[in-house]
Amino acid sequence: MAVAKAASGVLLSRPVTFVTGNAKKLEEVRAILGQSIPFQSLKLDLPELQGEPEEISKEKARLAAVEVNGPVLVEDTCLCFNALKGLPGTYYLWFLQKIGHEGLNNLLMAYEDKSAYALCAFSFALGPDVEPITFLGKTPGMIVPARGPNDFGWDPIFQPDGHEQTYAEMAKDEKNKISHRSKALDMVKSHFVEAGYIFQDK
Ligand SMILES: O=c1[nH]c(=O)c2ncn([C@@H]3O[C@H](COP(=O)(O)OP(=O)(O)OP(=O)(O)O)[C@@H](O)[C@H]3O)c2[nH]1
Ligand SMILES: [Mg+2]
Repeated sequence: MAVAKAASGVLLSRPVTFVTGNAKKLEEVRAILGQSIPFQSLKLDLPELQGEPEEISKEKARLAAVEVNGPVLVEDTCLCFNALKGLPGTYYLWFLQKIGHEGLNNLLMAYEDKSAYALCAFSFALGPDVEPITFLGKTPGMIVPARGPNDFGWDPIFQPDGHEQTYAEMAKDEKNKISHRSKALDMVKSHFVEAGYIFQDK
């Protein structure tokens, strides 16, 4: 396994690999983590699993750790409509591909409640033989007709509570301050500090 106890912490003998097939996620994770957790990235399309976000994220980490044979970080994101009891949730990817932003708005036409939440589940595994730990970040908001640049999934139709702009209309660093992703990554960062991981040079 890729860890050894050092006098003042836990030495990771391999750098952490963030595994994702999504370039926009990678861009945000880079911007949010900065220098706090040194990591390398690996573009790998892991299977789109079914189930609850936490379980999907954990299973992604198990699969990724086997591929990488070292410490991995993965994430699974979902967008949940309260009127639809959390759907489309983890199935969002297919809903967007098939019916687009307008179709997603239309799904809520029969309901007064347009509230939703963005949920991000990061999982970290030290290696293939270690159970992953999961960190959940949630941002509440509402579903609106698309506004702003259309370069990241559902950003144009999600307006976080307390803000006049959709995620897509916000400056990137503004989104990164309040997003589901940054909330989950704050917990990842705290965990790394508490566990006392020491990184070897890449
Ligand atoms: O507007 C958005 N703002 C975000 O902040 C965000 N985060 C994820 N997504 C989209 O939600 C689906 C989740 O699926 P997902 O978590 O399985 O991602 P993915 O398959 O693209 O990558 P990965 O599984 O290789 O990491 C995919 O359509 C992602 O593009 C977002 N859209
Ligand atoms: Mg995926």
